Amino acid sequence: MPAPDADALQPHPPGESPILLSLKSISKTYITGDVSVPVLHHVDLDIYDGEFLVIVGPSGSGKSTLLNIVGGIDLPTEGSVFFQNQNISQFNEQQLTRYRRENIGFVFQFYNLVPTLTARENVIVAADISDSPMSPEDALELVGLSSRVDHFPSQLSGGEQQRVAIARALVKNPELLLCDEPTGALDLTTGRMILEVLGNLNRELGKTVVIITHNSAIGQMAQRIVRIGSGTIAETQANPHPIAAQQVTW
Ligand SMILES: Nc1ncnc2c1ncn2[C@@H]1O[C@H](COP(=O)(O)OP(=O)(O)OP(=O)(O)O)[C@@H](O)[C@H]1O
Repeated sequence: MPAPDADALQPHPPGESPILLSLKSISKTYITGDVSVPVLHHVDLDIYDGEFLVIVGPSGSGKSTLLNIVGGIDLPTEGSVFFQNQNISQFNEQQLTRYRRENIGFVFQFYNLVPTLTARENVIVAADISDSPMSPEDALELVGLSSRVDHFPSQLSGGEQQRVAIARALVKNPELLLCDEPTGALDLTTGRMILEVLGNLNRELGKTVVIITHNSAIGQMAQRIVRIGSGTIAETQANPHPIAAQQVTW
């Protein structure tokens, strides 16, 4: 039997942790003029507090749409979204803004940093709109960027910029980190570093991490993998033996 890897995430059997967020029969149809595009079809999904979940699916399968609904960026056409037992699908714009601000940290493929602000200032902007932020310096230290806080995005590598983006998501102290192709613009080595940072935030701070990706290899480090295809959940798989981020390969 292989020796347990100290850096691997420990499995979180669903059912042992409380449900943080629940999608109940979610459907989404985009309507533009006379054209309607049905994207999600009666999706049910529970996200458990403190888990590391990877949602995998091909391009166009509805992953970003799903993530946007979980993150309160968009509303479902049908169905309900419960976050800690509050039905956020009935929230108005103001309530959704508050929900996102207090509970969700977003990490995207292209880091979306403000180019004229340093790493520290990019993180401070997010801290300033939060009710209970951690210190920007602590957030940057947690992603291993203490020595680069006064650098501008153009002076940082892609992986470093993504770490600033993670610190910016983290500084608000959110329950849930939602990551849309966080390694999509990075090479394998740098991508692994980013996965390692996300794994550490899950393991050490107990943050719930959800990654959506077309790269099924990332599922190897998850505690649970959800496969989405054509707007429905094709398979949900527990991963009893997650591997360390540094061993993930693609
Ligand atoms: N605002 C919109 N209006 C109309 N159609 C949309 C809109 N947003 C997404 N779609 C369509 O919904 C489908 C699913 O898109 P989505 O971005 O959720 O998929 P995805 O799995 O994240 O894809 P990718 O991996 O390529 O980002 C696609 O066919 C897309 O064209």
